[in-house]
Amino acid sequence: MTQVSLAKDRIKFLLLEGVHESAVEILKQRGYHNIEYIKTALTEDELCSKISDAHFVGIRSRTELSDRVFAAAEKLIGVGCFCIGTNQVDLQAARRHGVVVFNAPFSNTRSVAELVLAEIIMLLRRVPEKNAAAHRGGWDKSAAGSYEARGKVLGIVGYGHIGSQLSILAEQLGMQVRFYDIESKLPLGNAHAVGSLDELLQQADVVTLHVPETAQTQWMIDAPQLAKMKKGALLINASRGTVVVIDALAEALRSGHLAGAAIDVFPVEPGSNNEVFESPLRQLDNCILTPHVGGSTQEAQENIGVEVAGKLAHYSDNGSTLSAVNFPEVSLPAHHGARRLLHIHENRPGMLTRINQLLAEQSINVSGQYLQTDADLGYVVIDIDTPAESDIADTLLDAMRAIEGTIRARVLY
Ligand SMILES: NC(=O)C1=CN([C@@H]2O[C@H](COP(=O)(O)OP(=O)(O)OC[C@H]3O[C@@H](n4cnc5c(N)ncnc54)[C@H](O)[C@@H]3O)[C@@H](O)[C@H]2O)C=CC1
Ligand SMILES: O=C(O)CCC(=O)C(=O)O
Repeated sequence: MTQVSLAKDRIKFLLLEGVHESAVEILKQRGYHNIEYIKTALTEDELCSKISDAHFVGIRSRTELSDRVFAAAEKLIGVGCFCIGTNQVDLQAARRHGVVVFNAPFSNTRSVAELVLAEIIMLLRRVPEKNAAAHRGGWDKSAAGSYEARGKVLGIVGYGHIGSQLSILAEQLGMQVRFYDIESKLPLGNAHAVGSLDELLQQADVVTLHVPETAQTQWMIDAPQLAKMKKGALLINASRGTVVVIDALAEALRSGHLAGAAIDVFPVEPGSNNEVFESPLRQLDNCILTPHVGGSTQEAQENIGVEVAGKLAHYSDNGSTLSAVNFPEVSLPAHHGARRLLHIHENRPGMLTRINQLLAEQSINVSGQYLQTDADLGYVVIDIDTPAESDIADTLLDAMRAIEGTIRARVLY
C-alpha cells in the first residue's frame, strides 16, 4: 500500500467523539481544512465506511480501532488518541498497516487526580447517600460513618502520572499514602511502596486504581480482592472499566462490606450522550457514578486538542514520529528545499541497501538519512537534493514501492 504526498486540502482528518475545538483550530492553522467533525463514537461498521477516505483519524477512549477498521482504512497514515489510554486501538494492526499512533500522555492527569481527591472526601463523609436521600425529600443529619480524610490510609494501585500526583495532593490533606506498582517507583513525599496488591488492599481505608488496561490488570479487582479490603473501606476506579468486576463490587456495596465507591469507567460505556447507561451500580446510593469524565475538564481537553492535533500535523508535514506509541521514533529537522521520502517497511535484512541502491542508480545526492527500526518494523526517512522542477522523487517513490516488504511510502515536498 502506498501513499504519495498530497496537497493539504486533500488530506482528510476525521475527528470523532467531540474532541476539543482546539484540535480543529490547530489543524486549520497548519493549513488543513478538510476536517470532518463528529460528536459521537461510531460503530465498527459505520467507522469502516467513514474511515475509508481519511488520512488521519482522531478518537477518544470510546472508539475501537480494530484490525478490520485498519483494513478498511486504505488511506490512513496516522491516528491521534485525544486521551492517555490507547487500549482501544489495535496497535499491532496499526503497525502492520503502517499507521502511526499518537496520544496525549500527560494533559489530563491533573484533572483525574483532582476528581479522585474530591471523591475521597465525598465518600468519607457519606455525601452520595445523603445527597440521594435529600433529593428524595430525606434529611439524614448524622455523623454516623462520616470521617475526615486526615490520618486515613490511601492505597494507590499504579503510581504513574496520575497516581503520583494524587499522592502529593492527598498528603496535603494529611492522608497516609501507600502504593503498589509493578515497577519500582520513587515514593514522593512521605508515601511508601508496599510489596503486593493484597498488602495494599488489607491496609487501605481508601483504594484507588490508576493502572492501564493490560492483560494483567483485567478483572484485577474481583470478589476475592474486595474481600481482602477492610470492612467499611472505599474503592475508586477512574482507570479502565475492565479492571473491576462490577457485579462483585455491587455485592460488596450491598452487603456493607464496602462503605462506598466512586466509579468513572465501565466495562461497557454508552457511545454517545443519547444512549442509556446500564449498570447494576445504578441501584446503589453509596456509589458515585460518573460518565468517564475523569479527564474531562476544559483545561485538559483544550491542551489535549492542541497537543495531539499538533503531533498529527507534524507527522503529516515532516514525518516525525517522536512520541508515537507504536512506531520507531524518528525526530526530524525541517527539510527546507529538499524532497523527503518516507519509507515504512518490514524489518528484513538488506532493506536499506536496496533503497540506497535506487538512490545510487539515479545519482541522487542524499542530504539526510534517518533510520529507526525495532524487532519487526523499520522507518527510514531520506532527504534528497533535487531541483524544484524535477520529478525524480516521484520516480524514486514508485521504485521504492516496488521493494518487497514495503508497507507504506510517502514523499513530502
Ligand atoms: N477516567 C479517565 O477519564 C481517565 C483514565 N485514565 C486511565 O488511567 C490510566 C493511568 O494513567 P497514568 O497514570 O497517566 O498512566 P501511567 O502509565 O503514567 O501509570 C500507570 C502505572 O500503572 C503501573 N502498572 C501497570 N500495570 C500494573 C499492575 N498490574 N499493577 C500495579 N501497577 C501497574 C505502571 O507501572 C505505571 O506506573 C490510563 O492508562 C488510563 O487508562 C487516564 C486519563 C483519564
Ligand atoms: O476523555 C476521554 O475521552 C478519555 C480519557 C481517558 O480515559 C484517557 O485519557 O485515557
